[in-house]
Amino acid sequence: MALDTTAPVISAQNLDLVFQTADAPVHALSDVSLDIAPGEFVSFIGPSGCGKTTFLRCVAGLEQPTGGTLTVNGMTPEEARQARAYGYVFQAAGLYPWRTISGNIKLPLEIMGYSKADQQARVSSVLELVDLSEFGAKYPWQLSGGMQQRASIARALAFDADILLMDEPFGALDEIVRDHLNEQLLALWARTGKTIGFVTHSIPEAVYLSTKIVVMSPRPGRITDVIDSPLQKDRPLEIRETPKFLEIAHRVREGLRAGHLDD
Ligand SMILES: Nc1ncnc2c1ncn2[C@@H]1O[C@H](COP(=O)(O)OP(=O)(O)OP(=O)(O)O)[C@@H](O)[C@H]1O
Repeated sequence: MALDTTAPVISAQNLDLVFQTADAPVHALSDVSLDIAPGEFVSFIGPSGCGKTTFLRCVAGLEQPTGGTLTVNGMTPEEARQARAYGYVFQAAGLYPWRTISGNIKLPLEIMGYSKADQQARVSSVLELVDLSEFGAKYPWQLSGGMQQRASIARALAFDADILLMDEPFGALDEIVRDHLNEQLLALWARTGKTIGFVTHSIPEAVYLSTKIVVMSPRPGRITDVIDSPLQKDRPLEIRETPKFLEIAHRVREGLRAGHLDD
């Protein structure tokens, strides 16, 4: 059977999620519909509490929507999780301090019972992808914050899943380091052709990285705008000064403002 390379990798239709809490129910996602095509870089931006993380966790099969449908690689999120369809990068690098960088990347592979040779080959290849080949034997505390975050990206890449889910991975880093990591992430995306879902609070970061920007607003968490970026795939950092870039950034800002006006 020929593989359908145009079918959405992630498809959400009228997704709803209500958390039952001790006080009132929280409507974290309301009527969220979104298709993500293979190889897209999709950013989710919106104020705190608008459901960005919740949406990513639904895709990862870590939260159960209370309504609507969601497929990942044509499967249920639970099936996709079992098939290791994605790697997940969290806001904090979350590396074990008692393991070396290689040891941290290897851990999930050890748990899944990969052979020693396969573990080693995968570790070398992902360390190279994030430009940390020289640092496999170091411990996390010996690396800068930006390098630790790259190591956690390497760990998420270790299974070579087609989808990378990233929840504000660079939020805690200073702007210069963040710029550098943004450039590196775009290069990695171009080289690997992965589909990326990326949560951020930063308008420039969303516009610089994405082929599609999803603007969300809270109470209830919903999509208020979806912007397909007209920017070329090859993006030097200086593109952020161009009128086209600023125009998209303006539209994102307007979308965020409109969401706030509903408060
Ligand atoms: N397990 C849970 N139980 C109850 N409420 C929850 C749970 N997880 C999230 N929420 C609520 O759902 C809403 C959406 O949360 P979510 O973390 O997805 O927002 P977010 O847009 O990622 O926010 P931030 O930018 O602060 O990370 C919030 O009001 C949050 O308090």
